[in-house]
Amino acid sequence: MASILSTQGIVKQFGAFRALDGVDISVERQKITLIIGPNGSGKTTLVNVITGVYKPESGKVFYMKRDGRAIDITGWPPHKIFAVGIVRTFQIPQVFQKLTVLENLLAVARGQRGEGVISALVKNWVKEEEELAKKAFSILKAVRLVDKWNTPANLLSAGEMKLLELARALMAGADLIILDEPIAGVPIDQAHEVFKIVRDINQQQAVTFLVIEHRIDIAFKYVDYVYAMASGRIISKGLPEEVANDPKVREVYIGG
Ligand SMILES: Nc1ncnc2c1ncn2[C@@H]1O[C@H](COP(=O)(O)OP(=O)(O)OP(=O)(O)O)[C@@H](O)[C@H]1O
Repeated sequence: MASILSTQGIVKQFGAFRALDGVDISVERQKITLIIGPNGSGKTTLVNVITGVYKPESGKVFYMKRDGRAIDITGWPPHKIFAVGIVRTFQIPQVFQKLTVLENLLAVARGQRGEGVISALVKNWVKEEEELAKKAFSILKAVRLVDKWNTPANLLSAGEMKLLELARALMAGADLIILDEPIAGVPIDQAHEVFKIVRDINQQQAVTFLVIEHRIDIAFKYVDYVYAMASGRIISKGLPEEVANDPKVREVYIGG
C-alpha cells in the first residue's frame, strides 16, 4: 500500500525540552491510522508539525500526491498545507454556532465568513449556490446529519457537532483528514456512531484519516493501524491488537 504522508526523524524542542525525539510515522492512503499515548507524550505537537503550526528542529514531513510524487512540506505555512488537501478538523475556522448546519458547510466551501452566506445568495450566484448545496447535501447524507440541515449548530449534540466538523473537512475537499480527539466528551453510543461514520467515509469516499484519541477501547475497533507514543518517541506500532498487547504500551499507557 502507498502512503499519503510520512514523517522522518522529527525533532521538536521547546527550549531545552524535547517534545518530539525522532518521530517516524507513515500514514497509508485510504486507511485510518490512530496515534495514542498518555498526556504530554507529543501527539498534538506531532500534528502541529505536520500541519505547519510548528517548524521542527530537524526531520522531514513528506506528502505523497495521487500521482505518487512526494513533496517535502516541512515547515510550510498552515494555509499551504491545507491547500494540498491535509485538513485538521479545528484548522477550519470553528463551527459558526448560530448558523444552520447547511450554512456552515456553504461557508467553508466559499472560504468566507459565515455572515457572508445570505448576502452571497442575494448576489444572484444562484447556479453556484445550487452546486454547492448539492455537494453539501451529499456530504450531510454521508455523515448522517441530513435531517439536521436547517438546525442551528448550537442546538446539535456533542456527537453531531463532531460530525459537522467532519462534514466541513469533507466540504473543504480534504484528502487526508486529521481528527484530534473526535470522541472526547461524546457519550458512548454517539462515539461509536462517529467512528462508524468515519469508517464508512473512509471506505466509500477514499478519504484517509489520521486520528488522535484517548478512548482506545472504542477507537481500536475501527482503525487499521496504530502508533503509540511516549515521551516524544514512537514506542510501538502495528495492528490494533498487536499494539494493545505490547507490554511497552501496557506499561506506559494502560498501566500494567
Ligand atoms: N508551546 C509549547 N511550549 C512548551 N512546551 C510545550 C508546548 N506545547 C507542548 N509542550 C510540551 O510538550 C509535551 C508534549 O505535549 P503535547 O501537547 O504534544 O502532548 P499530547 O500527547 O498531545 O498530550 P494530550 O494528550 O494531553 O493532548 C508536553 O510536555 C507539553 O507540556
